[in-house]
Amino acid sequence: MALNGKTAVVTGAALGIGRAITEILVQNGAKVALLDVNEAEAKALKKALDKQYGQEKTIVIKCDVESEEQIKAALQKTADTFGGIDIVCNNAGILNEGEWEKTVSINVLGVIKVTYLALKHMNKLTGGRGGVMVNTASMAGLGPFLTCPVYSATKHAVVGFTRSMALASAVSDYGIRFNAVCPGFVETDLKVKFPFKLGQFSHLSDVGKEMVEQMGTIQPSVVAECVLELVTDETKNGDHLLVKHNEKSYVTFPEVL
Ligand SMILES: NC(=O)C1=CN([C@@H]2O[C@H](COP(=O)(O)OP(=O)(O)OC[C@H]3O[C@@H](n4cnc5c(N)ncnc54)[C@H](O)[C@@H]3O)[C@@H](O)[C@H]2O)C=CC1
Ligand SMILES: CCCCCC(=O)/C=C/C=C\C=C\C=C\[C@@H](O)[C@@H](O)CCCC(=O)O
Repeated sequence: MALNGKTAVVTGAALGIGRAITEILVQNGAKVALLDVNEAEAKALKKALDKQYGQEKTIVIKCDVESEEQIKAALQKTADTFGGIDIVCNNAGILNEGEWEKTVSINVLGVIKVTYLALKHMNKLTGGRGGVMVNTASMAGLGPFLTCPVYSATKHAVVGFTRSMALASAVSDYGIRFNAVCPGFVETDLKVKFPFKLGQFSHLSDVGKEMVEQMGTIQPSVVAECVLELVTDETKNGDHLLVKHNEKSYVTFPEVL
């Protein structure tokens, strides 16, 4: 998929991995709707992108992925502004074991809500142009993350949802591919806040630190390059790209069904 003339929606676009995804999509010719609760940082990113690529390439829409109403309005504004939606990056997410219900609400329900509402715009069976959705899961969605059980559960949910949607879409001829990126430890605010977000597992903070020291960290731009690959490679559907400190590989899942 060439990105020129394509429209992307990125949730959690203002900072971290979402910022890097936004930047690489604009750099490669896409128009991007930046959805985030942090409107100020999203506007700051737009200001920087405007200087380099022109102000018509991006819009900022304040949107909390916990709110179906805000998602619906943001997707409609995107479609009205750019003429349709081709790409969705479900990236918004938090890590907070102390507020684990909120973590589930954003990381799981938010991904489902955005996916199902975006389907209405993208599904070829309902007048859409088809396209691709890339979800930001995690290495914690492929195995245990002992310091953050609920966060790991949310990312396992994203993996299962992505794989299932990929099959459902293919069989239903929606014309939409579904993939996920599964990073290890990435240098973002989420990582910095980690020691203060462990709730009842705060006693395991040093274990997390040791894991990072053993595994190393990744720059957001490296994750964004993987997302670009999952967006543009039209052979990828139901694929999960695992991104470690110095390597990336496609996940092979056991055949169970
Ligand atoms: N930082 C890491 O080590 C890793 C992060 N991830 C995932 O990457 C995604 C992005 O995380 P980071 O860039 O690290 O975090 P971050 O905290 O740097 O950025 C998250 C962005 O999402 C926005 N956001 C938070 N809640 C939101 C909501 N309810 N609605 C809309 N926007 C919201 C924030 O305002 C922020 O701009 C998350 O899904 C996270 O789980 C996956 C693997 C590793
Ligand atoms: C194997 C599970 C990988 C899970 C990757 C993921 O989805 C989320 C990771 C979140 C952050 C973990 C960060 C741990 C950081 C520690 O090193 C902490 O002590 C960092 C303190 C602040 C800093 O960044 O220096």
